[in-house]
Amino acid sequence: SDTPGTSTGHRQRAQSSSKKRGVALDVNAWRGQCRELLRRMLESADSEPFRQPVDLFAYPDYRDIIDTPMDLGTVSETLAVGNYENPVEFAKDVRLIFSNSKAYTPNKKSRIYSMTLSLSAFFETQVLPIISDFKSALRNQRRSRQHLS
Ligand SMILES: O=C(O)c1scc2c1OCCO2
Repeated sequence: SDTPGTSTGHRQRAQSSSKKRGVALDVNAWRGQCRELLRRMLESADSEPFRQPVDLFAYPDYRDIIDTPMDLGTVSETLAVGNYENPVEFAKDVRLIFSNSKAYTPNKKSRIYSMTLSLSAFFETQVLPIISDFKSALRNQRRSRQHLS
């Protein structure tokens, strides 16, 4: 009925974000957060060896050891063109950079290897809340959509 004040079924909930438990649950927030995380990594001196694909002329045996090269420039481009669907896919590619470096390093005292350890430690602390906020926003979105008639 259109009598004011009577309930006429479920109100359409905000699609993009809703306030729940004081946290803005925006299923799209992860992209800007990941861009900012990349920017902070790229400004760190520790990222220098990882900003562009490894130079195969400098390391001719690189592809004998590494099947899938990855670098921060490629990750930035993939993010910018919208080819990551979620922050877990983004984190998978960044982690590949570090696992490649660990697989290739000639020894654990190598300078580049030590840069890998510090940069990946920083990355893991920063990406964890981005992923958990995304997952709770998604749960919230599915909950609110499930109530729609
Ligand atoms: O030269 C080195 O010590 C190392 S350790 C990991 C690497 C690398 O050079 C190529 C990129 O991945």
